[in-house]
Amino acid sequence: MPSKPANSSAPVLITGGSQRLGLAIAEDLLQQGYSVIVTYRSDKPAVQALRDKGADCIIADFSDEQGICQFIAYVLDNYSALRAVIHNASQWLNNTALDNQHQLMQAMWSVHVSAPYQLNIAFEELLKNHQDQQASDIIHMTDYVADKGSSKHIAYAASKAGLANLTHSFAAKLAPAVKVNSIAPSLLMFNQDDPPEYRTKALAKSLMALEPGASEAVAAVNYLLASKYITGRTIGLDGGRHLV
Ligand SMILES: NC(=O)C1=CN([C@@H]2O[C@H](COP(=O)(O)OP(=O)(O)OC[C@H]3O[C@@H](n4cnc5c(N)ncnc54)[C@H](OP(=O)(O)O)[C@@H]3O)[C@@H](O)[C@H]2O)C=CC1
Ligand SMILES: Nc1nc2c(c(=O)[nH]1)N=C([C@H](O)[C@@H](O)CO)CN2
Repeated sequence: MPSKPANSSAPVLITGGSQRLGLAIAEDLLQQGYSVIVTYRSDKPAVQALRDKGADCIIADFSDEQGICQFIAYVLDNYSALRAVIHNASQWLNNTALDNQHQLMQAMWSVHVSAPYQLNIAFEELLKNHQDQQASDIIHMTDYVADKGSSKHIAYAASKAGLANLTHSFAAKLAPAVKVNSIAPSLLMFNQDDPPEYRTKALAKSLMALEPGASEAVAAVNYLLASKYITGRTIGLDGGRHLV
């Protein structure tokens, strides 16, 4: 059996933990003995399975200020410490996902920048209350396109760049009690409806030319949680895409 992490009573908060990468991270941390809080918008069997394993699963929509504030209030009312906050919640909207471009940019900014910013500010003391030898962690799930841009997902990429910038600011503000880092994936998991021609083109964008799956993100999260030193940095999970 894995040894329980030190002070496992202070939970790890994962936003958007009901599927794919967030779900895999939540399941792995529960298996290691961490306490886990996840947010979700739509209930699914996977969420019930997390509840059955002891996770605190909270409905939260970060599309607007009310949803963000309601979630912050719940955490502050029910928890006194946090081991880590993993900002994973995200929508991958392309340029034509909404007719109204202002609403598209607002939606991307709200979930990828405003929510992480407000949660980091609100939870600073909880992260510092994590009484352990080791610093607490904030992890921002950004994207390879935060640096490179994306012609088809312009607002999405810009908002991920905003999230990546939060890493620098909060790393400087919260050290040494809290480490703040980004994980910047490129292709890790296809979506079920991705057609074969899209998959072929996406695989060709990286040197490794493969879909590695959620395990890459799980491994990167565990590396950051175990580190005593890395902060203000980005771990790129992109198969060498920058060299193609
Ligand atoms: N998968 C990949 O290959 C890549 C992923 N990434 C990044 O990694 C992270 C995880 O990716 P992936 O697992 O594919 O993510 P998903 O697209 O599966 O979305 C993750 C979760 O975010 C939640 N979510 C979406 N919008 C909101 C919102 N407005 N408020 C609250 N929650 C919301 C959803 O909850 P619900 O389902 O309950 O609605 C969903 O379960 C994301 O930040 C993504 O941008 C980056 C590059 C590649
Ligand atoms: N919230 C999401 N963000 C991203 C996803 C996703 O499924 N949900 N997928 C990608 C792609 O895998 C891209 O990296 C390669 O085509 C990007 N972001």
